[in-house]
Amino acid sequence: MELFKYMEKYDYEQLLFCQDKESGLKAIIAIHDTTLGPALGGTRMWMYESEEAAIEDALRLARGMTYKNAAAGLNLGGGKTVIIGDPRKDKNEAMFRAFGRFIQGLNGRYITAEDVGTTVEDMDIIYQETDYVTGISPEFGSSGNPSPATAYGVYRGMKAAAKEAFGSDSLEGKVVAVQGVGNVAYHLCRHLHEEGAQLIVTDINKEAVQRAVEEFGAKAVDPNDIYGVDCDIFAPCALGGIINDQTIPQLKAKVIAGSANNQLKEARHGDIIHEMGIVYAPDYVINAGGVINVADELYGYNRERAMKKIEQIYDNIEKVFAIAKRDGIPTYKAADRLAEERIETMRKSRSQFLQNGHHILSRRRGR
Ligand SMILES: NC(=O)c1ccc[n+]([C@@H]2O[C@H](COP(=O)([O-])OP(=O)(O)OC[C@H]3O[C@@H](n4cnc5c(N)ncnc54)[C@H](O)[C@@H]3O)[C@@H](O)[C@H]2O)c1
Ligand SMILES: CC(C)C[C@H](N)C(=O)O
Repeated sequence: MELFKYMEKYDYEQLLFCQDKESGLKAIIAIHDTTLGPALGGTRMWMYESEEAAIEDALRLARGMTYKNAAAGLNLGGGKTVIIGDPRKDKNEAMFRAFGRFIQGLNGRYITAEDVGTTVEDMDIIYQETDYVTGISPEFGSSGNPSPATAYGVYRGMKAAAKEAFGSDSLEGKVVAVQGVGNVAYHLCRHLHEEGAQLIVTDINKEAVQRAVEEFGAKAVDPNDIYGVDCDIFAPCALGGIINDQTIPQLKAKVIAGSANNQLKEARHGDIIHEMGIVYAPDYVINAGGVINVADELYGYNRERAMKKIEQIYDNIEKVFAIAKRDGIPTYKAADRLAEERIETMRKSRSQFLQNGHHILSRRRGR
């Protein structure tokens, strides 16, 4: 990969490689764009096949956070970290302390939180070394695990998508096929069950499936069968890239609305499902509940205020549908337009010089 060429193509600001021999830390921090504010994005820990795969993931995810934060109306830019390693075996206290010091060195340009492979406990360790971490334990006055907030946002966005597809936002009696019933989808299933939706679930983790069957009366299917089940809504809540040439012909759902990041394998798959008349709630708009929740910590966490903002994911999804209709484009492109328009407007209005600009983080320090 020609790094500078790639960074130039998608307009990345910064890429950092962090190494600590004692603890085994190998981290890559990617900062995509800080026009709207400091870059906020989680830390993923994963066993990457190669360093190149890790770099690519960090870059791709960081850019996703720029769009997610912009579309959610947050005054935050986009960044992400990947730590190379097995989250079940390679974690240690020194590793997250060393990582925290690297973040502190960025002096607020990047703020972290949880992502796949990292937990509230890891964030608490990072917090020993830096202020620039969110999603830490409620005992520190923080918001804790972002997954329930993400699930609530997905539930709200799914209702908006149902309204678009079926003329009513009620999910009562709707059949929802959920791929992966992990941290986010467990809470999503609870909301759906409470509203009277019928659930079909799958997961490679049998215990997770069993819990959904017992608690929510879900029907279980094998992982490969989830795409083709008879359902109204498909909710991808496990992996990226699952809307692709192999899965699209199997889909029976009228709506795709789930928490997974980067659901479209390639942009053209967004065009194909649009032509098929499937209502797609773009991933980074519908799954922004977690980042909205942790971002509220920067103002001194207030759960009620955060939940109100997460509820608005319904309106954000409606805005995307409206742009798609206005411009005659698929919803994934409409979401990009929503984010890009906001970033561009703010970029232009920032041209005026200010000696000591007021900043989201100055509020946090003063609290
Ligand atoms: N946690 C959050 O707040 C948050 C926020 C935004 C986006 N997301 C995205 O949502 C998705 C789920 O996040 P999570 O925190 O619930 O993760 P998780 O790891 O708790 O849950 C994912 C589940 O998917 C299952 N799974 C993995 N491969 C599968 C396969 N091939 N078929 C079926 N199931 C499979 C796993 O066993 C696991 O139970 C991820 O893509 C994540 O990036 C999460
Ligand atoms: C900041 C975190 C809560 C971000 C979350 N992992 C996401 O992908 O949105």
